[in-house]
Amino acid sequence: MSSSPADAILSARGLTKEFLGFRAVSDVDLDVREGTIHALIGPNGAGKTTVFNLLTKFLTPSSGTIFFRGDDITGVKPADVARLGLVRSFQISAVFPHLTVLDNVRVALQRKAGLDTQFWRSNRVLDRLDDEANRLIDAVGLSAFAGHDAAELPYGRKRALEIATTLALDPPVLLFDEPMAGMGVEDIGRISDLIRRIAKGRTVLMVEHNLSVVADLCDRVTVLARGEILAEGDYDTVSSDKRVREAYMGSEDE
Ligand SMILES: Nc1ncnc2c1ncn2[C@@H]1O[C@H](COP(=O)(O)OP(=O)(O)OP(=O)(O)O)[C@@H](O)[C@H]1O
Repeated sequence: MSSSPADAILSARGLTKEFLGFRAVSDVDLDVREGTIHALIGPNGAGKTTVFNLLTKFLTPSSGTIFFRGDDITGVKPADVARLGLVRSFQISAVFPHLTVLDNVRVALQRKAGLDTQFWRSNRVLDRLDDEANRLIDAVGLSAFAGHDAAELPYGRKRALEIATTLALDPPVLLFDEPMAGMGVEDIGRISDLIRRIAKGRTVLMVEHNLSVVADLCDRVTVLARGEILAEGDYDTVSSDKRVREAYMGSEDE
């Protein structure tokens, strides 16, 4: 078993997941280095989402070990993993549609501060939350929408709100499952810029189908095919790898 590099913040060794005897993920060794934007790519059915769900503890591995900052977190529950600082950006359903953008971010900040369980809150504490909420809303480019209900936002702006509510937790490691899914070109550009900005001082792992986004954003790319790692390196290295090209072409033919 290979040891992790010293700057690996999230690692997996021998990660395997079987569904009723079908090996969706097979013996994956992965190191996400601190401060990088790392992509998991691969053709349909390659096992990307399964690896993502294993790393964020939404699925239990059949075998293998997951390390966060060198500690074995394989048996840790998702909520506790999030508390450690490994936070998955939730799907749009996690945003409250009938609350305003400001209130959505405020709720996320209250959760982080543990204030949602307190009956009494001083105005001073709430004011401080408002300042922080407005700062986050500004950071994701939603200042003009602060008073709008989340339900009224166009799709790309909803994803920006979702990122703001994730950032409210101030996580050192952010995980995105297909952040660009369903977006038009303009939104893709905006969300790419946003991810690049928020990745400063953090580590980002994303599953992404859009290869030009991966080429543009990611420092390191792991290519999965049939549940196994096929190639790893920077985008230019993996995209010129013959086996990677074949894997993608094979899936297009299907
Ligand atoms: N809960 C499950 N039960 C049975 N099989 C599953 C389950 N989840 C995933 N699989 C299978 O595991 C394989 C990998 O699926 P996964 O969703 O991880 O791939 P992916 O690379 O994310 O694919 P896509 O790009 O299409 O989203 C697929 O063959 C899928 O059908």
